[in-house]
Amino acid sequence: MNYRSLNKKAPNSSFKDAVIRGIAPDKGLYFPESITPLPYSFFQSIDDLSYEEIAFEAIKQFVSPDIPEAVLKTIIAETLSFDFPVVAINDNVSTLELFHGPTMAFKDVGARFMARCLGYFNQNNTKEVTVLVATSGDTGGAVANGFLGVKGVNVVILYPSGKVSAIQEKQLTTLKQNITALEVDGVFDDCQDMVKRAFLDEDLTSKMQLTSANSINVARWLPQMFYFFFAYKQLHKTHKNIVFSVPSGNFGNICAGMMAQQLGLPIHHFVASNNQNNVVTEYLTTQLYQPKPSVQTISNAMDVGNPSNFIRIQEIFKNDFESLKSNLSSYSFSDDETREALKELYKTYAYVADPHGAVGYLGCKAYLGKNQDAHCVFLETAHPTKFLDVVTSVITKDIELPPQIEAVMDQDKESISIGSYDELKSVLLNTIK
Ligand SMILES: Cc1ncc(COP(=O)(O)O)c(C=O)c1O
Ligand SMILES: N[C@@H](CCOP(=O)(O)O)C(=O)O
Repeated sequence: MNYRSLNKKAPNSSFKDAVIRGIAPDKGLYFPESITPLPYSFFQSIDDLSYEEIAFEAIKQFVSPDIPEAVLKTIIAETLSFDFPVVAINDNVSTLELFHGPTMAFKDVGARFMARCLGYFNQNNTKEVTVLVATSGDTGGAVANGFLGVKGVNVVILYPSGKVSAIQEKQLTTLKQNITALEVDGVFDDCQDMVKRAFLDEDLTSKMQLTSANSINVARWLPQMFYFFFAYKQLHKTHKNIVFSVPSGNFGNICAGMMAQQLGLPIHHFVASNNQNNVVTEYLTTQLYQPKPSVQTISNAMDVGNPSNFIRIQEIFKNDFESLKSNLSSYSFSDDETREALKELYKTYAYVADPHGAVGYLGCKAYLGKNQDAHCVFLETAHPTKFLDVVTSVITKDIELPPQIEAVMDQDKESISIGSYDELKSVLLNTIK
């Protein structure tokens, strides 16, 4: 598969080049040149297919021929070594739990998949690759874990100081080895802007191979399609008109769901559930796309003021507003509403959600309030213990720490504080051996 830049001013790239570059030379996001829907027989036999087989069929066309089929099967088997259960909340609402991986956030799948692709491409290469990542909370930990010890790869993570949860900070600052954490005096969007600026800085790119492990990288983004197939497999015999409510920040996850729909997965509708960072909710009302500085919320991983992947969503719907609107609804919720939803899920359904999942639940309720004949699945994108203070204060009950979280609790944080792009640049130049 070749990839084209959505800025239309760069040559097309192979999957391998798109992964190694992260972003096209014209600063555009890469997008597949074509999308071939899966055959009818695939959906007919989905009940007989394992998750690994489903994932293989879904992603094969996007990585071929750069990753041979046998290698792809191994990468998928190693990536999907945990479960993705759908849990019923009530007759009309379920949740798809995406937090059973090593860092207990949905980013684990994309990070592990990408790390293995890069490891494969880099196996005979003597030149080191530096993976730059901006995180509002979860990507950093998942990428740190996924790339830890990968030969020939250095990871540099930028996170907004004081704006990630205590456990998220531990996950991204304590692994050391080939992982460096940079604590940025700013918000997530400042981190993301610095990363994008570094890709265009010839002073850096002439001396080092930089790539991104945010969802702008196709190898991080596309594996997120798998979730929607896994939920469909679990639900399609008992429910029709399946709607996904996706707690959204950078819009990579929901956009991956839309790619699954392009492959023929019968998804009835999408709901982009937002906190107060509601650029897309407003766009669907006003048709004006107006990025704005992000505001801090209790669902901090979604504190994004200029979602990178929105341009890919527009591409999928051929920049046709009406066609997008018929497939996507969006709602935005306050922190107070999110706390109420956490409480309701716990008190009424004995379900302990995290603040991001709670926003997704609210999205389901808002959608079902106007469309009764549907079954809404909200994605539970992180484990509640990652947001221990918020969750325990709302449900007024202690929750047990899973081993993945226990393991980082007593580790010492190691980070470098930076306040400007020039400081990032000097850290990066210092990593050159
Ligand atoms: C827990 C959690 N929920 C939701 C999101 C939003 O996902 P996306 O950026 O793909 O929209 C993130 C971060 O990306 C996250 O970490
Ligand atoms: N919410 C993310 C922000 C970056 O999103 P990504 O999917 O583009 O990596 C985070 O938790 O860091």
